[in-house]
Amino acid sequence: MTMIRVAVAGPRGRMGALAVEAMITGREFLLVGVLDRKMAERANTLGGSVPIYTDMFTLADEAKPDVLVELTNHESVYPNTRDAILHGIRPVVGTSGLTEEQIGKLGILSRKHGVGCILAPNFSIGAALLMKFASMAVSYMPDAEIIELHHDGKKDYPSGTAALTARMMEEASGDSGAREKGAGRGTDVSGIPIHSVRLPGLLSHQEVLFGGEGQLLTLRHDSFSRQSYVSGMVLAVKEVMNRDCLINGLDKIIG
Ligand SMILES: NC(=O)C1=CN([C@@H]2O[C@H](COP(=O)(O)OP(=O)(O)OC[C@H]3O[C@@H](n4cnc5c(N)ncnc54)[C@H](O)[C@@H]3O)[C@@H](O)[C@H]2O)C=CC1
Ligand SMILES: O=C(O)C1=N[C@H](C(=O)O)C[C@H](O)C1
Repeated sequence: MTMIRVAVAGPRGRMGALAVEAMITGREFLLVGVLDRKMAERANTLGGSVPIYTDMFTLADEAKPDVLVELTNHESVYPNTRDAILHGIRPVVGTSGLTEEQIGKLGILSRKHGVGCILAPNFSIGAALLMKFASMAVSYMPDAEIIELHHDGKKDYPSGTAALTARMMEEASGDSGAREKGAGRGTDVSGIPIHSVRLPGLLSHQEVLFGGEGQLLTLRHDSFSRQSYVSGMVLAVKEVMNRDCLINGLDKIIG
């Protein structure tokens, strides 16, 4: 069996540590390095002998990863993903916060170099299904708002999950920005207001509310544990090996 050579960016983070563990324990993967902001021992403990790199050039040159699992923050995600593609490393991006413009540029770069790239702001199957169901419902019930609720350690808003849900709903309805009733409340993405809650005790939760005359449809997904992300992450790392362009959303690869 040919193993997939994987590197993880952000290995000391909550998600990065989970990715390091998944890549070490998965029999199909060989964790060949981690990309950190600094040389820090904690990044090395799980594997014992996983090299730490602080720049993409040396990582690409010495560790020769096939795939980079990107789990840093909204500031680092774009340069890391761009540089990985330029080095022929396929990014699997779990980090949230890429702008539409950045996603567009990455799409062009990915196609130009024939290097697959999967953006999955949410690796959980339930969230992918929620996005699909919301895209179906919006054609029938166009008045919709999103509430995303997260732990108080989450720095960015709106969540990547909520932003992708809104964009998919816009794509499905072909109704760009037509829902002016929500203007000024929450963060507007594709004309859909997104309300962001950050509280201790929460992990990751999202509701999409559809209002109609005398009725309300609520679609809700809850992640109670970060284990909910592991199987989707593993799937994306395998699947990106078969791709030569950018895929935006786990829903596009779960069939
Ligand atoms: N796709 C998904 O299913 C999920 C995605 N996320 C997203 O993943 C990202 C990370 O989340 P957490 O792990 O909770 O955050 P965290 O704050 O615990 O970890 C981020 C780590 O990235 C490191 N980092 C920042 N810039 C870096 C760089 N240039 N190179 C290497 N490392 C760098 C930081 O030092 C930190 O250790 C966030 O954008 C979050 O929204 C979180 C949960 C699930
Ligand atoms: O920071 C988090 O925790 C999460 N971030 C992602 C997002 O922004 O959507 C995915 C999930 O919601 C957890």
